[in-house]
Amino acid sequence: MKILTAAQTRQLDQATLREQHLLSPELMERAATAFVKWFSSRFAPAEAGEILLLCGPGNNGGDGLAAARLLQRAGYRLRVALLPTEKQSADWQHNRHMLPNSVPVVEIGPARLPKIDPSQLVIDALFGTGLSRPLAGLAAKVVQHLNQAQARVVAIDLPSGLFADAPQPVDSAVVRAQHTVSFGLPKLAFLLPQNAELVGEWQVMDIGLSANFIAEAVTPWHYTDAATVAGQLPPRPKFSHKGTFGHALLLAGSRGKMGAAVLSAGACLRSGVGLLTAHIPGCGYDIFQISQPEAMCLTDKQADFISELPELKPYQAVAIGPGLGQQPASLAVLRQLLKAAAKPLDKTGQPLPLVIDADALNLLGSHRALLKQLPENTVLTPHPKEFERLTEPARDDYHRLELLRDFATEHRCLVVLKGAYTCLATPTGELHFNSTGNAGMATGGSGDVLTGVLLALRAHAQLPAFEAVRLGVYAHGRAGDLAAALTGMAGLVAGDIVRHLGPALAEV
Ligand SMILES: NC(=O)C1=CN([C@@H]2O[C@H](COP(=O)(O)OP(=O)(O)OC[C@H]3O[C@@H](n4cnc5c(N)ncnc54)[C@H](O)[C@@H]3O)[C@@H](O)[C@H]2O)[C@@H](O)CC1
Ligand SMILES: Nc1ncnc2c1ncn2[C@@H]1O[C@H](COP(=O)(O)OP(=O)(O)O)[C@@H](O)[C@H]1O
Ligand SMILES: [K+]
Repeated sequence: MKILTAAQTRQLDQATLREQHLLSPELMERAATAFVKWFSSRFAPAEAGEILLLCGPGNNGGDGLAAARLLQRAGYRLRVALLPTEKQSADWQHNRHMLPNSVPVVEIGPARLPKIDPSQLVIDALFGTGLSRPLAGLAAKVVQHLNQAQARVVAIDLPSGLFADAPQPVDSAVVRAQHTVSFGLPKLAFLLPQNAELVGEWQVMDIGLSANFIAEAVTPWHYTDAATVAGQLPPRPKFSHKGTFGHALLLAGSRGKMGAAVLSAGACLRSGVGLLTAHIPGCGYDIFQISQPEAMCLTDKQADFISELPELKPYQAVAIGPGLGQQPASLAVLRQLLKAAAKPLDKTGQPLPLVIDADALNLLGSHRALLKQLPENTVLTPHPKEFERLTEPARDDYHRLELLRDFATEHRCLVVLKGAYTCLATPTGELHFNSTGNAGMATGGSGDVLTGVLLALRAHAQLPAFEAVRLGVYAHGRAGDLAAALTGMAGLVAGDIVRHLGPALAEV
């Protein structure tokens, strides 16, 4: 699924009108109908009480007026408060005329702010994607008044004052919504942590916007959902054998952090790899062999950390990092690995696929000259703090996306910036946000599990690098969702994600 800018969203609306021979009030009616469908599935008329609908001067306000009419017809009680302006949009005026007189309408003024109870449900239809500058004057005052009231707020399309695709100045007035009901495609703003308190829980409703326009629109932003990854995992042929699905090598673990190696290995095995060998420090031998009998195990001459790189010839992909520690000897192993992987090992001429995580990322961050040696399509899986060590502190989430894009294009690698909407950046500068996963996965070891999944999929001969990583990130989050459905979020541990990888991959 694509994510478009506010300007492209307006063009999409126009393209839809042309292509489907619609009048613009008809499209607005679709949007209002979709909104009311969502609203009535969440709040029964009795529960909603008297709704306050705040209405701006443009088409977002027009959506609000159309929704007011439909809500009243469905048995809701409501009053409408209009933000005064010199000029309202044509569709706004159409829907103002269509609103029955039985719906009370008042005009807001500097001394006439609507009364809002904390228990009240408020629908925010002040501004949507047409916002051209931060809110000021009366509009800002209304938003501050609403936020202070601490009422329950449902925003139409966007919380008013929020830009769909760009940051706004700190301290600008933006509605804090508990729910945002948007149309067509998700907005970039919904996916960034800094907007979480403003957007609340969000939902995108289908209003039949032009599929042709969307298909042709050029954008760096994408959203990976079930449809994106459907059918991407190649079927296992009847006569396949363990050599068919690749032999993966995992370099992980140190004294006190053998669990990271165990979790990564378990995830790799549960993600369809043919064979897995783990190279671990001597102290981990019993722990590893007992907990992962399906994996083979090489032990380092050092008891507590990794200091040797095994011969790489047998392997189709290598992961390094989970629980590694940052010993100078482990840094030397990372150096050797980058050098060896860059030389094509077989006749395809492709470098050996690498997945770099956790302490191996921290070592790269403190020895940045090594970044120049990353083989093309190397997968890096930093969380935001690890990413900062590789680059620089970001001013805000939008700046972090810029840094991410620049990093992936400069180093020609696939960077998985982990978070609630994990963002995969590609060497060509695309950003793919993941839709699966939940806050139960904010628990030690979840990232180690992801490394194992990506290792298995990078060892798979039939999966190109980008598709493998996008699929792995999706399946990891989906496994977390399946696990949380059983354990609840608080009770979820990383091992539960491993146990649900099978069903998650079977789904796609
Ligand atoms: N165009 C269409 O056909 C459709 C539009 N839809 C709705 O239309 C919305 C977009 O409508 P518009 O493009 O009219 O934009 P908005 O309604 O978001 O806002 C534009 C209006 O606000 C004014 N404005 C912008 N920034 C302001 C600021 N900082 N302070 C004060 N006034 C400001 C503009 O001058 C204009 O009058 C979407 O968010 C969505 O809710 C939906 O009805 C779907 C169909
Ligand atoms: N709130 C959340 N919603 C969705 N996924 C999450 C959330 N918090 C964490 N995750 C996922 O869990 C994993 C955590 O990785 P990481 O921070 O490296 O943890 P660790 O180092 O403990 O293994 C990432 O894949 C991340 O996307
Ligand atoms: K709004």
